[in-house]
Amino acid sequence: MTATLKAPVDLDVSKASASTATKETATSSPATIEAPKTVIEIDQLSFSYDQGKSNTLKSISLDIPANQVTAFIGPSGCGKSTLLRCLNRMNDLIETACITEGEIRILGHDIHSRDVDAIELRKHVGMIFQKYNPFPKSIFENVAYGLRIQGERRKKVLGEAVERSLRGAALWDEVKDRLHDNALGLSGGQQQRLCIARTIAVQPKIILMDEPCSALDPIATAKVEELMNELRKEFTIVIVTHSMQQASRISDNTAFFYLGELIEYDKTSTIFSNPGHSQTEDYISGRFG
Ligand SMILES: Nc1ncnc2c1ncn2[C@@H]1O[C@H](COP(=O)(O)OP(=O)(O)OP(=O)(O)O)[C@@H](O)[C@H]1O
Repeated sequence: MTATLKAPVDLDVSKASASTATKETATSSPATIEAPKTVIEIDQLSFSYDQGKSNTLKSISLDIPANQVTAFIGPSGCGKSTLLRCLNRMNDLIETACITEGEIRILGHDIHSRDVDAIELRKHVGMIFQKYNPFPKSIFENVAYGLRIQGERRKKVLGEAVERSLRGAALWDEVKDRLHDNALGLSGGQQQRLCIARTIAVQPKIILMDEPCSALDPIATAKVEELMNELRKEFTIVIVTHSMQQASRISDNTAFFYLGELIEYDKTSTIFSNPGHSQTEDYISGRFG
């Protein structure tokens, strides 16, 4: 029997530990707002695609705070998507892939511990892909899908959840009169927002986004970026992006990777105005990519 994520992994953000980054913030302004909490702790993580013969990720450590957008940037092949996919154990699907060192904790739980089921984990850690991938079903059924899988049958509950999720994905006004039309008839940008609605319908805590705008035009991109700004109030977002402009517009924190190593992790404003490493500076200024 497969054990599930213990005590629905008690994904109560308020119980998580204060992050390193936010401890600093709290020190500089002690009497103001409550410090954000760490939701994801990546601790000395090394990862291999070839049964440990070589490491694609090398001893990565970083804490990702709640209700913020954290961007992973770096040149092609540096391991951004690999790390993102480690966070909901998508790499488990690759037979020869393995963690060779370290661990990932989500709200204090080691996600590779025996009592954590990957399917259950992915309910809490949703994912949006570069290529939007709605099912060839109605708009309504796309959004209701995850809840139906979880056994929800009540029409009223499903209807309310679909409306709430479509509103959350800033799509309701555009589709409310055609909920039973095929989702594949929507524009690319609408399909991507539908995928976001489908993800948030099951109320994850974390949303991973792997270049969510790279297949979208500038107007659709702007809508998704605007949406991320809203979503961060409720969710913790981790995004992989190739676009420096996008990272600087939408993220609170940025991690720069190079050849499988984390070179620098800081507030986005610092990374883009005063990076601590010459490699970061060279990358963001376009000297290599
Ligand atoms: N399924 C896989 N099997 C084996 N190697 C892989 C697999 N996926 C990625 N890799 C390799 O791992 C390294 C990191 O790839 P990854 O896709 O994580 O990089 P990335 O920084 O996201 O790149 P990009 O920006 O081009 O998407 C690359 O050398 C890539 O070829």
